Amino acid sequence: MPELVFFSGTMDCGKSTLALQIEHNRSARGLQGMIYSRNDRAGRGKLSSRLGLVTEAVEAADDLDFYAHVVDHLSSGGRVDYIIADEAQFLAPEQVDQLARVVDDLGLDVFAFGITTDFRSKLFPGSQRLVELADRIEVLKVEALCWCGARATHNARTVDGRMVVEGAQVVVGDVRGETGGEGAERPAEVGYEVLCRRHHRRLQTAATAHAAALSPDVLPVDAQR
Ligand SMILES: Nc1ncnc2c1ncn2[C@@H]1O[C@H](COP(=O)(O)OP(=O)(O)O)[C@@H](O)[C@H]1O
Ligand SMILES: Cc1cn([C@H]2C[C@H](O)[C@@H](COP(=O)(O)O)O2)c(=O)[nH]c1=O
Repeated sequence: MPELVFFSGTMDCGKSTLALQIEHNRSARGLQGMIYSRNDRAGRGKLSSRLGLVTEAVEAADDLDFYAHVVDHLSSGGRVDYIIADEAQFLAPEQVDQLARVVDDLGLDVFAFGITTDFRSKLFPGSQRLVELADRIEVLKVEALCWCGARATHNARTVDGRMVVEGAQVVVGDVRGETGGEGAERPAEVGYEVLCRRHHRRLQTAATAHAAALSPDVLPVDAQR
């Protein structure tokens, strides 16, 4: 039976890598996928992984009708055996409905990849619709870790390492391996950091935890967890 599968997890847990692996394994067996992405960090019409792999993709802009696009392709003699849709959190709910129609009416597997919640722990509309419609939800097994070592379950948006809770839902960006120190002479840098729920709730990023640990006025970080 064809399925709509939602592969979900935090940022940086390997979703795009898995999308590229699924594509690789199927194309190695002669199958042809239609690859979609939206707002990939590598640019329009790309699906990229932090491991360095990148492939061409159809940019799933607001006005893209997935069902019509696949039907057009098939009608003009093209072949499609399965669909991959990365950064699916950015899709409109109607576009997720179109993906479900591709499964039900065209009999194709659809593999969608995306983060479930935004920097405020609120569902993205596209992810919400995927949770509502998917035949299967797969939470990725390569866990990203919070700075405290616990499993990261939440995405934080940071400005120079400090977590922010105000702003637009969509701001394309990356997780940072390191953060700029306070007082650095450069524009504020927006990034993301994955955290466990406890530290997301406390707005405690690696940078602020580090600063607190260095202050003689506070308890050691371990005692605050
Ligand atoms: N230099 C590296 N060596 C090994 N693995 C890496 C390296 N850089 C990134 N990764 C792996 O890639 C994952 C991120 O993959 P990616 O597909 O870009 O994530 P997502 O799409 O979920 O944001 C990291 O969690 C890590 O497992
Ligand atoms: C939490 C959050 C993330 N985003 C953006 C940042 C990235 O461009 C993508 C996630 O990409 P990844 O491959 O899963 O790392 O989403 C956003 O726009 N708003 C948010 O709240």
